[in-house]
Amino acid sequence: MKLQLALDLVDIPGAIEVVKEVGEYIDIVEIGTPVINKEGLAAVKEVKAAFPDLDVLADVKIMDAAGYEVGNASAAGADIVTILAQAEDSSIRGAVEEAKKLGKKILVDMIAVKDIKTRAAELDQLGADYICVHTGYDLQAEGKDSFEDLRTIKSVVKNAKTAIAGGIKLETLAEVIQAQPDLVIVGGGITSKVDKKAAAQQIKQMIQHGAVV
Ligand SMILES: O=C([C@H](O)CO)[C@H](O)[C@H](O)COP(=O)(O)O
Repeated sequence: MKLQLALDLVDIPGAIEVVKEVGEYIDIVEIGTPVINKEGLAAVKEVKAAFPDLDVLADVKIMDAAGYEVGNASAAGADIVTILAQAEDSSIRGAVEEAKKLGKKILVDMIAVKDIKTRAAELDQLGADYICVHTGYDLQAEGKDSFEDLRTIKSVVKNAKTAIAGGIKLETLAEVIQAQPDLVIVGGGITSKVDKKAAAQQIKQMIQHGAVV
């Protein structure tokens, strides 16, 4: 089980500062959609240049022109690129094909998908590297989470790795770990803390030990 740090509410220097602080405890750093919308793919480029040994995920949430978008994010230095599960199958195929060609990975984000089970099985067949259940900020505000959705996709996904994102914090991590995703994505659960390093360390230890430490 790997840990991905999501950076959403920072600028480029802010992103680099946080990774300097917690980098030793994370496996993947996500340049979040709000950062890319604000700063462009330069954010991916600069973070990858600063931390060449860390895998960088570009959360571009592709919906169309998938091969082209994957190419751009990859050229900026992304190792993993996101596409929305609601995109056309041909877009998913295009993203997967381009990523394979470039030696990159595709994470498909299930945000706002209603029939999680059917779509996850389809995405698995389409060759997604990761399938990620995700409660976005707007539903988190309504008290929702994706724990049940994770169990659902795990029951149908055979080839892809599974991931979970959205409001995960120390207090809810044990339930996430119990469901055994391959990748746990944490943003605010680390970045909102005064002592980010301690939070990341504790989360990493729990993930490594598979339980509360
Ligand atoms: O993808 C995300 C969200 O849609 C904003 O772009 C976040 O990176 C994801 O939800 C993880 O962040 P937290 O919810 O703060 O853990």
